[in-house]
Amino acid sequence: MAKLLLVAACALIDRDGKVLMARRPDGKDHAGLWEFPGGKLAEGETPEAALVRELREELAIDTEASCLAPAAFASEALGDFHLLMPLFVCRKWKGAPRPLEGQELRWVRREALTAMEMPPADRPLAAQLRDLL
Ligand SMILES: Nc1nc2c([nH]c(=O)n2[C@@H]2O[C@H](COP(=O)(O)OP(=O)(O)OP(=O)(O)O)[C@@H](O)[C@H]2O)c(=O)[nH]1
Repeated sequence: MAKLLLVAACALIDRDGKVLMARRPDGKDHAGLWEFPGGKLAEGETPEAALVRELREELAIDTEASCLAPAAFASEALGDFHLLMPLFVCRKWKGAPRPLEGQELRWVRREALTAMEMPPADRPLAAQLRDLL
């Protein structure tokens, strides 16, 4: 059986209802595709703690677990692994997101979300998010 890969992802929503998407840099798997900021859970970490850490590392913003609302999840084969990825929505954070890891950032209107090129696991999430917002 494939090993579970736990990844926490976050839809940051601004005051205009736009969603922050990040483009994976060259050299990483899924390079060039648009994804939700986030990353793998470290050993013993909760999804919320992983996201608070990843958002600081990737975007230089600060948020906290109580600002992360569960919204949807993806369950999808990913190479030798099976990806299980909860998607949280966050509307409250400190700082302005900056691309600290060479990724391109874009604020996207909810109607435009599903037109972006995304990893397979993200496509149903984008549709759910569009209908949720
Ligand atoms: N962050 C994120 N990862 C996603 C999404 N969709 C998706 O398939 N993935 C996959 O989930 C995995 C997450 O790994 P990552 O590379 O972002 O995580 P990380 O920063 O902790 O890892 P690293 O230190 O190995 O670079 C990748 O294989 C990535 O392609 C998504 O929307 N957001």
